[in-house]
Amino acid sequence: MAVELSQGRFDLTHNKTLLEETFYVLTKKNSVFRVKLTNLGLHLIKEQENHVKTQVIPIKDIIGCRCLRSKKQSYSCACQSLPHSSLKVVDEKSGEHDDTDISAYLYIYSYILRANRNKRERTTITLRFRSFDKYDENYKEAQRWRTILKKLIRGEEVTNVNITDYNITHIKEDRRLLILLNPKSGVGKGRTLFQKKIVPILQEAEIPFDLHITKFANYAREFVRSCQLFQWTGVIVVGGDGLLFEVINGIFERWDWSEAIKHISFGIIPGGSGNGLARSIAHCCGEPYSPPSLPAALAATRSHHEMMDLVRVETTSQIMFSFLSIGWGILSDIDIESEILRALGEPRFTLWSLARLIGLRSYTGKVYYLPADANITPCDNKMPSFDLSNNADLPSEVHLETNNGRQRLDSWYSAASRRSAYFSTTGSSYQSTTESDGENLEKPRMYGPASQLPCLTAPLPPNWKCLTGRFILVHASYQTHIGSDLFISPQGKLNDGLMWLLIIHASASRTQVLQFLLGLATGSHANPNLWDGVIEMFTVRAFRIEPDVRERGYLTVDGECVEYGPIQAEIFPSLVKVMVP
Ligand SMILES: Nc1ncnc2c1ncn2[C@@H]1O[C@H](COP(=O)(O)OP(=O)(O)OP(=O)(O)O)[C@@H](O)[C@H]1O
Repeated sequence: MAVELSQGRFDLTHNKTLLEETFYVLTKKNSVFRVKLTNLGLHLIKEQENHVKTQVIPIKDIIGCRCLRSKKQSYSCACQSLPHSSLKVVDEKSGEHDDTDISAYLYIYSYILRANRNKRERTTITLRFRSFDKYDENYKEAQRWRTILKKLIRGEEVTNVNITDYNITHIKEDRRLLILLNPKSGVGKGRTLFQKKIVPILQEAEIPFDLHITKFANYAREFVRSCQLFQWTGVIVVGGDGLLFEVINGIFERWDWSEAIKHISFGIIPGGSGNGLARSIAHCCGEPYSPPSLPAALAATRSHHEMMDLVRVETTSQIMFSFLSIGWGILSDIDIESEILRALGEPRFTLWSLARLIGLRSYTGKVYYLPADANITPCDNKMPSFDLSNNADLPSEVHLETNNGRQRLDSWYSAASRRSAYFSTTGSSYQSTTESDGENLEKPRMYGPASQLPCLTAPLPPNWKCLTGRFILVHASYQTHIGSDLFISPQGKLNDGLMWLLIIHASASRTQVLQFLLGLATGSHANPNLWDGVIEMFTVRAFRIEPDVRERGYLTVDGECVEYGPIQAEIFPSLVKVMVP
C-alpha cells in the first residue's frame, strides 16, 4: 500500500501542469494547440473539430530553449514583395529587432527519438507569446516557460511555478567543458565535424566550452596533466580512443588525480578510426548510433553521467590506465599493421583482417588469469625466513628490511631493462626513476589507485589459473565494443567490474577464425557452443600475459602499441565518470 501511495504521489508530481497556454497555428484554420509543461515533458495537445491528439516531447529529448524577437526587415528596394513565410528572429539585445512586433518567441530545441528507436530527429518548436499589449509582458511570459524548462532539463523536479520565475539569471550555467580535438584523427575531419555538428548543439543547449586543438601526439596528455583542470566540469575529446587514452593517463599523472576524477566527467565525440568507447556508451544507454556523433553531443548537453571501470596495466616499463581493451594476437596485428591504410577510415580494419587471415599467425606464451568469482589475494611477497635453530645456513651478514607491500620492482628492472623503472612509494602513487647511467628520461610520475597484484616478476597466488601454448588471439575487453562494428563483449557493462577474456587457441582453423571475425559485427562469436573449446570467452578480474619475447608481435592497450613483453592488468570498478545521453 505504501508503495502504491508513493507511486501515486510520483505520478501526481510528474503529471501536474506547471504551465499551460493556448496557441494557434496561423497556417491552418481552426487549428488550436494547448501546450502544457509538466515534469514529464512538453505536451502538445491538438484540438481540431472534436478531435484531440496529444504528443508528449519528453524532457530527456529537449536540450535547450531560447527567447527571441522578430528581426527588423531590411528592404533594398521599396517595391520588393514582403517575405511573409520565413520568420527571422534575433536576440533581443542584438539591436536588430522589429519594434512593431510585440511578440516574444520561445524556441525549444529537441532531438526526438523515432518510433522505431533507430534515429533521433531534430525538431524545433516555436511558441509565440503575444497575449499582452506590450513586448515586455510577453517576454516575461516566454521567460517563465524558459526558466521552468531549463530547470527540468537540468534534472530539477519542479513542483510550483512562482511569479518571479521569469528571471532566468538565477539558473546560471555552472558547467563549462574543455574540448580537446585531434585534427589528425581518423580521416582528418575532426574540425569540420565539430564546427558543423557539435557547436550548434552546444549553442542550443547554451553550454560554454573552451576548445583546444592538439598539436602533436601526447599534447592532450601534457595539457591535462598541467592545466588548471578544475575550471571545467567535463573534458570531451573529439577524436578516437587513442586521444581519450592520453587524457585519462594525463589525469593519473596529476597529484590531485583522486579529486580530479570526482570532479570531471569524460566524454568522447567519435572522430577517429577506433571509436569503441563512443559506440559502447551509446549501446549501454540504448541510444541509436546514427549519426555516430549525436549520442555524445547530446550527452555533453545533459548533466547525466555513469561510472566506468578502468583497468590498471603494468608492463616492464610503464603503468597506464585503460578503458577499452588489451590485446595480443590477430586483432592487435590488424589494428597496428593497418595504420598504413589510415586514409580509408574504419574500413581499413576489414581489409587488413582478410590479409591477416590469409597469413594466419599464432604466438607462444602463458596467460594467467584470476576468474571473476575468485578474490584478489592482497599480495604478501614474503621474504625468506631464517631458522635460528640451524645456524649452519646463516649468512655472514644478515640484512633485514620490512616488507609490508609489493616487492620493489627496481631491482628486477635494473638487471633486465635500461628503461625507466617504477616503484611503489606511498601506497597510491608511482615514481618514475631513470637509470643511473645519466640517461635523462624524465617521465612524469604516475599516480592512481594502488595495485593489489604481485609485481610483474613475482609468482601469482594459487587461486590464479594458467593457460600455456600457442594463441591466435588473447584479448581482454571491458566495454561492449572495441570499434564501431566490433561488438566484442555483448554482455559487457560500463561498470560491472569485469573484463571479458577472449582466447583463440592455435588449433582453431582458418574457417573458424573467419567465422569468428565475421561474428564480431553482431556479437554471434560470443556463443561458446560454436567453437568446440578452440575459442573461449570468460570473465576475469585480473590477468597476466607472458609472451615468448623471442618472437615478434604486438601488444596493444586501447589500440595503442606497448612494448612486447610481460603485461598484467587488474580492474578498478567504477573509477571514473563518463557523460551519457
Ligand atoms: N595533432 C596531432 N598530430 C599527430 N598526432 C596526434 C595529434 N593529436 C593527437 N595525436 C595522436 O594521434 C593518436 C591517434 O588519435 P585518435 O585516437 O584521436 O585517432 P584514431 O584515428 O582513432 O587513431 P588510432 O586509430 O591510431 O587510435 C593519439 O594517440 C595521439 O597521440
